[in-house]
Amino acid sequence: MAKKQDALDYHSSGRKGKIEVIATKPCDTSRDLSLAYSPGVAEPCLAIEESPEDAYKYTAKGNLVAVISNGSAVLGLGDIGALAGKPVMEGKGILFKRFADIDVFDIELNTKEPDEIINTVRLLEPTFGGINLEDIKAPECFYIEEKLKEVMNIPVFHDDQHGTAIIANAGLINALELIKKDISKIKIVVNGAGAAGIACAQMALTLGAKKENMILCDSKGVIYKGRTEGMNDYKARLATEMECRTLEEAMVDADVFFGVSAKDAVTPEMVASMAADPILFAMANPDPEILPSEAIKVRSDVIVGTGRSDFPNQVNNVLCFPFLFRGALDTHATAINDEMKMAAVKALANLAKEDVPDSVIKAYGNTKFSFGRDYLIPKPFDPRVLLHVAPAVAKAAIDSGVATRDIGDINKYTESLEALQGRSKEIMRTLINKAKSDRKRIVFPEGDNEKILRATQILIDEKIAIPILLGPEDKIKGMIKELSLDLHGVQIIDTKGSPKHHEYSNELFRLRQRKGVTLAEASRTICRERNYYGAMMVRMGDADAMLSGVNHHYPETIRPALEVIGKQPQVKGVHGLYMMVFKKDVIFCADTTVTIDPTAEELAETAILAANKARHFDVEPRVAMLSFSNYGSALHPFTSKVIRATQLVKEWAPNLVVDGEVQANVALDPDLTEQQYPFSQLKGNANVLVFPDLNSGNISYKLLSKLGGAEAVGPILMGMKKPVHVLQRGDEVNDIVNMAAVAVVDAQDAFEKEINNGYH
Ligand SMILES: NC(=O)C1=CN([C@@H]2O[C@H](COP(=O)(O)OP(=O)(O)OC[C@H]3O[C@@H](n4cnc5c(N)ncnc54)[C@H](OP(=O)(O)O)[C@@H]3O)[C@@H](O)[C@H]2O)C=CC1
Ligand SMILES: CC(=O)C(=O)O
Ligand SMILES: [Mg+2]
Repeated sequence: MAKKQDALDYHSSGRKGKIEVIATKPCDTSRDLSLAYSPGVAEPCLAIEESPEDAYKYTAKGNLVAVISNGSAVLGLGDIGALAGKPVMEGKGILFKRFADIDVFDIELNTKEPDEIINTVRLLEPTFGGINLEDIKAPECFYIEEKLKEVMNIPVFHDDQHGTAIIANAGLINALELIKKDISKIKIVVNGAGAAGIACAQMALTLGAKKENMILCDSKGVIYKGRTEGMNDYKARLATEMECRTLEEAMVDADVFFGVSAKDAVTPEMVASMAADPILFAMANPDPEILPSEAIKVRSDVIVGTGRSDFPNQVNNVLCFPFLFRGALDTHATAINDEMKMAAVKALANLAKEDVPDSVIKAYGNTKFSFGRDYLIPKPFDPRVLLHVAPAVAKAAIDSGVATRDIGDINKYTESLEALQGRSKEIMRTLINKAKSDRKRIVFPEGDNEKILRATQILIDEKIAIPILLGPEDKIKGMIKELSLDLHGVQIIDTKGSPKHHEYSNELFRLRQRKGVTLAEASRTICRERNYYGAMMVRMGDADAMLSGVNHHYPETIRPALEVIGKQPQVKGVHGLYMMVFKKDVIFCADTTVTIDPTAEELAETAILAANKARHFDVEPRVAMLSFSNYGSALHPFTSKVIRATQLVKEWAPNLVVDGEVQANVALDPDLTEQQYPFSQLKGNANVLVFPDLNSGNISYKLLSKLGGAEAVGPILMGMKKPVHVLQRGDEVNDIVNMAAVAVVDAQDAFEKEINNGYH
């Protein structure tokens, strides 16, 4: 739990507060100045005057949301005023940015007058792509939102109403599914009849709950027909005809409790009086209506959620507004309507049932999540939330007619969102799409490994590869069941007792008989060592590629592959490549894993093979032959080797952009290259770095990964006769899926070569 001083220090350290404005264009030269400002800036001004839609093209409007509050209902802290609410509004800004790359100006308005708020906000339309109203108390919030929706032509969304309702109801749908209760038959108590309470109740009704089974309470108790004290039209519409008058009475036999009221509003006795398997979402912030530990003490069957991140089931609108606005902004929607809200509910509810990626497990301190009582809705740090919710919302905006911009194919749109999450997603998507275009069979010798099984599920669901699992069938089937995976139809081969045993043993004996291997030994190896069996499957054409290594040391995987499959006859050796993915750039590093002290010929071969691999990723290679010297500046046997290798590459691949020997900083610095080495083929923008030996290659890629923040994809083995790739012991499910895509594309390439060379 965050301590008071920690929270204060977090906000006051460094630049004060949580947000800053960053320029998106260079403004370093007088030319930049003349474009950014007078005279150049007049051009986009005139273009927008002529065609207002061009504001989305030439300004930040399309990605800019105003978070607007008057501080009248800040979290559960109440009416603390506009200024005191600013940290929360900056907080919303940080979440918009972090989760959906949306820019926010937070605007705190010093007024309690609804019409003043309406008049101020409506004038902001030219600046923003959307309006997020926040922490404005009921009932004024209803009037303000309704009026603004009428007069504004951009989305207006009161987060505390609809964001909260979307999450609470996504959680409700899933909780009811778990305990097999029918929404039309359940008794729901909503405590808090303000912004959040009214909206949560209304959405539950839309989803099928019955008004006669619902009780709404506020600070005065049950809202019943005929009550006069503290009433308004919104409360009156949901007033109950039941006899109960207090929250305590209302809670008896309730199936569901939605708390959007205040700290400690619920007692353990109230929870104890609820129906079987009670659903209790105590969503008041920062302190819930009752702590989960107190509720569980009196009811072991309770399904509990809070608004906080430090308990299971964070039922909080953070899981909605960034993603919902992403879809609305991208379609230039004129409003956020009920269809879009419902699309978000369904997308969130469905996503919770999918396997959770390792990156999420890591982000939450290695806690494992699977659909159930403690994991009803996805986690905000789950990168898939953006990819599921924003496209669903965008599609609903298009289908319901409020979109004014065509985003084209929805799958392509989802891919563009992936790109927004980082270059690695974008570049891997290229490869995955290639893999999907012609799936290949990949054998996984470690078929009884949990990560391999989870990766297998993705490979099947996304149609990236046709996995084959090696290992004891009963064990693997048991694991599949335990992990709630659906791997129906996947081929599982138990190497002990396989019908291919005889054939593979004889082939291994034939290959290794002059290396001291007897037939009996070959037979034992095929039976017991799955890496040999897998490699043999690839050799004999029973699989197209092999992927192994999560449970093994590197040599244990590579040795069988080299003995059974071997290197391509025309190459000098096998080489290892890593793709290092930075936020904006991708760099290929070779050789990083295989040849300790390559000859000039081997180095030249590494360069050419690495350049070919870069093309697989749709990257046009520019190869730098690295050394500690620039174009002859330091003569030494080490640099001479690289000079010779560079000559060989130029001879063997005359069309390849390559140069060296060159230092790493020069290879990557256009200015330095232009000033000092204008003759170089490289213009300081190398993207394939060939290291002179394994020392420098291996050390460098690890430094780039640890200190440079690059994501490392690899090792990608180059020069094998058929595709085999080695997984790392710490690889996550996502890494395995990525390497499987690499292997499939490799297999496609190998298959093409075989046809071209008449290899069979
Ligand atoms: N987890 C989440 O995502 C979200 C949580 N919330 C939480 O919900 C709460 C309300 O927010 P919001 O709807 O925006 O605020 P509003 O001011 O619009 O509404 C507050 C409502 O709560 C009622 N209330 C206050 N104290 C009690 C109490 N002890 N017992 C019963 N009802 C009470 C008020 O009653 P009356 O009408 O009589 O004054 C009013 O109806 C806050 O704690 C907030 O943090 C809000 C949005 C999102
Ligand atoms: C989460 C939120 O918006 C609130 O508590 O007000
Ligand atoms: Mg709020």
